[in-house]
Parts: sequence; structure tokens; C-alpha cells
Amino acid sequence: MAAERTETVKVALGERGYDILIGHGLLARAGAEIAARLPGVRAAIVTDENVAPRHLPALIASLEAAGIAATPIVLPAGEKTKSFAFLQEAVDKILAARLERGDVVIAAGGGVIGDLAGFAAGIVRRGMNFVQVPTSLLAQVDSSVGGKTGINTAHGKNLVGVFQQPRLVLADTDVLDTLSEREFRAGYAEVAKYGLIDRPEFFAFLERNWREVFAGGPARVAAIAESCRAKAEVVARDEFETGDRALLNLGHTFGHALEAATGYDGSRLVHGEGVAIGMALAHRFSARMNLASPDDAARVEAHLVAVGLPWRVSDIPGELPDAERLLGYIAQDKKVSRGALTFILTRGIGRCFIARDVPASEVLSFLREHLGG
Ligand SMILES: NC(=O)c1ccc[n+]([C@@H]2O[C@H](COP(=O)([O-])OP(=O)(O)OC[C@H]3O[C@@H](n4cnc5c(N)ncnc54)[C@H](O)[C@@H]3O)[C@@H](O)[C@H]2O)c1
Ligand SMILES: O=C(O)C(=O)C[C@@H](O)[C@H](O)[C@H](O)COP(=O)(O)O
Ligand SMILES: [Zn+2]
Repeated sequence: MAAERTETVKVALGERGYDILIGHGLLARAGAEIAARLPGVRAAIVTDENVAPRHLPALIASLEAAGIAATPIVLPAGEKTKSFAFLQEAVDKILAARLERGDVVIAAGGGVIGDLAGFAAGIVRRGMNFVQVPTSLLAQVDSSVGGKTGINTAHGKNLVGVFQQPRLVLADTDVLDTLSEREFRAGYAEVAKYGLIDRPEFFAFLERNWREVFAGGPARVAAIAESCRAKAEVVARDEFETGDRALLNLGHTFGHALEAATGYDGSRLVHGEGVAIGMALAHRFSARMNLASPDDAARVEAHLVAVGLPWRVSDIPGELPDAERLLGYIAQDKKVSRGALTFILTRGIGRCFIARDVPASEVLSFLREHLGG
């Protein structure tokens, strides 16, 4: 039954291409799927303190049944784990387990674990095999696909990292049953993002069917698979973000600055929430620049409100730095080129484009308005 309901999305990257398997019961098949692609490997499983008690035993049992010996590495949960300190801990433990270059690092967790474990896999012995077992909605629709890995610093989000494609992504949708509502909702922001970038019919589908996506069942699997197809297409045509891939950054230029401004404190703002606010701001800013209709910005805001996501800067609890400090974080964004700011802006729902040379003065006055200053 489980096999019949598995969707496969291919990431077409030539010899580094891989499958994303999406569906029920995949954790139990993980060992067999990995052994089929990487025969004879040993594994390190990087996971976090929330995921380990819920899903690690099943993953280890599945690996052992396929003859794969596994060393678990359990890190604290949350964005602050994406740091040099925990990267070092993961690297040390992979080396202490004496894993070889041809062995595999498995990330079993949300995007934090995926980004950190992928970075470790990319640098230990100059590159080990890497497999993603995403357990949050966000990780299943976005972070497990495409090979961006890395950590945060006080200067900004994801400023240190490498591209390291996984050999396989196993998205078992059953594990989402243990995810908190807040984290599910945050991941949903990245689902809506694909509609807003260039799939207006998908956004309209979500407007009609978001309740079913939240409830689980076929609409959820369909939304995850559509998101993976959307991301896989972009990654296949621009793996290293020399062009189009930057579209996947919709909402992130503002969102990442807000995450850095809150000190990566997940009690105030998690990544998906930052993306939700960032997408609302990107649509408002586009309307302000006369690129898009204010009605489209209002439509995006209305959807975020409907699903219960934050959409205004003022939805973030606690004090925020002033507009100049926020602009300082935006100026550290990796899309900046020769000092010029780059944003993903829009001409309407599903009509995003890469806007280079966005005037800092416009961004500053926009931020001042939205900070209430
Ligand atoms: N590499 C990329 O392309 C990419 C894309 C999007 C986001 N990201 C990164 O991903 C991170 C956000 O990922 P996230 O939202 O998954 O955050 P996360 O990894 O912090 O996971 C969210 C929370 O849910 C918990 N959790 C995860 N799976 C669970 C489960 N099945 N049951 C119970 N609890 C579970 C985690 O322990 C954590 O507390 C950010 O650092 C962001 O920058 C990377
Ligand atoms: O895969 C991509 O490309 C993305 O931009 C996906 C984003 O959702 C993700 O948050 C990514 O980590 C942001 O990348 P960054 O290059 O802005 O750090
Ligand atoms: Zn993101």
C-alpha cells in the first residue's frame, strides 16, 4: 500500500541527479532505499532533540534491517544550532565514528538539521555522501531539495556554507503528524511561495484547499509534491544560483534580515514566519514601486491571515532594531552584487522577477513606514 502511494520527483542534475520520494511509510523503507543507492555504507544520522525520541528508533531499525550500521548525533533543536559550534560538534562526531568518504551522513530533521548536516557532509573528508530525511513540512517542500547547506553568523543568515546535493530525499509524510501546528504553518509559507513566484494556479488551489492541506491526506501530499516539482525545476536549470534560482528567495531578503534582527530566537520568529512577513512586504514594496497592483498585495496578506501566519513586522513580539540596522542586514544578503541590493519583486500573483539595483533609499523609507517610525 505504501509503495503505491509514493510520489517520485526527479532532480535532473546529470550524474549528481537524485530522487525525492514523497509519501506514507517511507521511514520504514529508508534502509532499503539507501542501501539500493549506496551499497555497503555506514551512516551517521544527524538529528535533533525533538525528532530523536519520535522518529530515530524507526530510522535506525530500518537502516539496521538493511545492514547499515548507524551512529546517531543528536543536537539541540532550533535555529541557534545552525552555528560554527554545532557544526564543529557534528564534524567531530562523524570523524570519531571513523566514517569514510564513501559513507553517508543522513540528516533526519527539519531545515536546521538538513542545512547543518549537509554542510558537515560537504566538508568532512572534502565531501561525503549525504541523504536527506526531512521531518518538517518546510524541510519536505524546500530545504531538503537543491543542495544549499550552511550556518548563520551574527552578520546574517546562511552566510557560511557550501552547495552539497543529497543522493536521495525521503519525505515520509506520516512524520508530519508529530510536528507542532506553529511549525506546520511556518513550513506552509514556503509552499505558498511557489505559487506566488510563478504558479498562480497553484496559489489559487491553496487559497481554496489550504484547510485540506493542513488536515492531511491527499491534498497535503499533492501540495508537497507540487512544491518539490517547482523547486526541482528551478534547481535543475540553475543549480548554483547564477540566475533564476534567486526567485526561490522571494520573501527572504526581508525575512532573513528580520531573523537576524531577532537573534535567531525561534520563540519570536522562525524561518517560515520570516518568509511569510517577507513575502507580504515584497508584494507591498512592489505595489509601492508601481510594479504591481495593491490588490495583489492585499490578496497575499489575506491568505496569510486566513492560515494564521504573521504578515506584518508588528506581528513579531518584542523590540526590533531600527530601519538602518535592518538595511545593514539586507546589505549582507548573498544576492548583493557590487554593493547593489537585489530583491525578488513581483508584477502580480505568480509573476515574480529578480530586481537588481533596488535603491537603498526606497528600501529604507519603506522599512521606516513598516517599523512604525
Ligand atoms: N537549504 C535550503 O534550501 C533551505 C530552504 C528553506 C529553509 N532553510 C532553512 O531551514 C531552516 C528552517 O527549517 P524548519 O522550519 O524545518 O526548522 P527546524 O529544523 O528548526 O524545525 C522546526 C522545529 O520542528 C521540530 N521538528 C521537526 N520535525 C519534527 C517532527 N516530525 N515532529 C516534531 N517536531 C519536529 C524541530 O525540532 C524544530 O523544533 C532555517 O534555518 C532555514 O534557513 C533552508
Ligand atoms: O533553495 C534556494 O535557492 C532558496 O532560496 C530556498 C530558500 O527557501 C531557503 O531559505 C534558502 O536557504 C535561502 O537561501 P540563501 O541563499 O538566501 O541563504
Ligand atoms: Zn526559505
